[in-house]
Amino acid sequence: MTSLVDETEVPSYNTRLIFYPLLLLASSIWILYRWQQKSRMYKFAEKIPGPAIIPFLGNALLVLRKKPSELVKFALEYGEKFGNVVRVWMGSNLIVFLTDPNDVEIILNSQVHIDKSTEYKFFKPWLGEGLLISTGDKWRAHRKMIAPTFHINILKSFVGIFNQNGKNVVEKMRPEIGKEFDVHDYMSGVTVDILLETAMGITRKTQDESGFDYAMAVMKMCDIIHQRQYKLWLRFDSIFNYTNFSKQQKQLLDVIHGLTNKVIKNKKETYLENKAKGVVPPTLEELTKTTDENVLANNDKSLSEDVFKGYRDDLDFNDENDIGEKKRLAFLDLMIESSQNGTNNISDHEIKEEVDTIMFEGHDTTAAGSSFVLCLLGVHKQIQDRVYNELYEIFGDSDRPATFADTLQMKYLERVILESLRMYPPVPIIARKLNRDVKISTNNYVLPAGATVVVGTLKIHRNPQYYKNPNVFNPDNFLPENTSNRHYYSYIPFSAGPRSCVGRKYALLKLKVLLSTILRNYKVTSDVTEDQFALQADIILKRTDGFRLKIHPRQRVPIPNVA
Ligand code: HEM
Repeated sequence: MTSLVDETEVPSYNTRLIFYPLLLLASSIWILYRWQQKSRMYKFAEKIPGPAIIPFLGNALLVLRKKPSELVKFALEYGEKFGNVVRVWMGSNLIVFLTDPNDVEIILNSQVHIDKSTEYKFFKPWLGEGLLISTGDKWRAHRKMIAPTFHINILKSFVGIFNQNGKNVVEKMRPEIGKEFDVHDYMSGVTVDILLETAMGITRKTQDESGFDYAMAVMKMCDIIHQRQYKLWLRFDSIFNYTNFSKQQKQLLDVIHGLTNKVIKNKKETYLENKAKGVVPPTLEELTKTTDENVLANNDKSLSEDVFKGYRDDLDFNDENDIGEKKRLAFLDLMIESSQNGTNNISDHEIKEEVDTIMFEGHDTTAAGSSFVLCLLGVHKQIQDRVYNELYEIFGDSDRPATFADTLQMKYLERVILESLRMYPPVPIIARKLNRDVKISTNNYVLPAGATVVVGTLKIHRNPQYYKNPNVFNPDNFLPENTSNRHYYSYIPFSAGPRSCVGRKYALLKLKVLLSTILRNYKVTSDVTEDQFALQADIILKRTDGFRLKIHPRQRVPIPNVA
């Protein structure tokens, strides 16, 4: 026994003798490194204009007591005061706001600066390592896999789903006729229904109670994440984990992940059963391959193809090979198929993360986008009349559903949507964490590694250098003659470059079908003027006063005297 004690004590003494000095050395190196890194940051940041800082807190006090509705105004005012590059310190974190399209292009068009900022961590329990927050090789591989599932042929096959759900929401809104109500509730509901069907293949018919619970859970989870963005104390996990929000989040995620897992399991089983019977769905390659008859003619392209062509991303590349409509498959079916046939190496868990990501990204953005368009048309009667006359020219007084070809004729409606996304971009800022120094075009400032860069989309979209009367809602801002010479990075509602929104074409197509269906059935009016819209900035731009609107049954006749 004694000898045993003696034997263990000698190495333990030796271990401590080596371990503690090593720990001390490592900690000192770490502290020195952090100090060096910070002082490097201070050195570069010093040159960039920004509000005066106080020790330790930096500029944190400036935003501490601001309500979310005050933050938009505040950010715009500071932009006016300090210019296109503004430096702010939140404690020891350096944040640089950029609003010059030339600087923004350097960041967004880069293959290097693709890391999301730490704010995105709130999504992690829900979206895991999905496309929105993953980075590096994982993001690259998954982006390559997922972008083709948004090919225009796949999107065309969704037009029927967009129509049916458009009709459903028209019926759902009927009891609101003549009353003031919040249209966002309806846009949010219909968006989740459409996503359930296009992302997971869950239709109203096949949807049981769990589909409804899922939709509610998605909406409530978005709310919790919003709360964490603007209630500063909820940003700390150590506080958040002890709140009711955290308990609620766990329950909601059980519902969300429970359904996604269940659907993936069922779909995979069905896929394997069918395969055993020799029934195999068309592959993504088959659905998106070129044939001579169905290459997209130039005049078959929508207006926004030109608006976004300057930051050609993988979405454009994919679509140049187009075929006609084939069998409809949800994004999930396509992912299962490509993982099973060996085209892509993606696990069930990763498929779940990507489906959850599409459900999140596709939901709040389009719900806010469509609500803004309806409210703006409620305010601008002349513009709504012109939209309706265009729809009347396409559909007459018929009630037939819209086709993909019809959507290409909705040129004025498309300009209205693009203009609404300009003035009220649903994603008002984009944030990146720099892992390398980068020199920008304004004054050759160097933004140091470790800093967070925030691209101020809302401010860029209201720059008088690029838009005459930038605070006036004017769809003609998107006439070809006005877009042709404009800086591409002065219009970035879907971001741009390699990490641009993979759902851009899906969103625009869906918005056109959904909004045209609503506007063919209802005239919309707003008692609230545009200057009374109380904007709230968090991850998604919304109105704190609610998207208040009135609807009235539409007489299906052309409107006279419309300019
Ligand atoms: C009006 C509607 C939409 C707007 C304004 C919008 C805007 C954006 C923006 C600005 C980003 C970049 C975010 C960032 O870098 O932080 C983004 C990314 C993304 N969006 Fe959208 N989006 C919309 C609709 C959709 C839809 C309908 C889907 C899917 C069905 C979708 C899926 C995604 C995904 C997966 C990403 C991450 C892409 C990546 O990092 O590679 N979005 N979106």
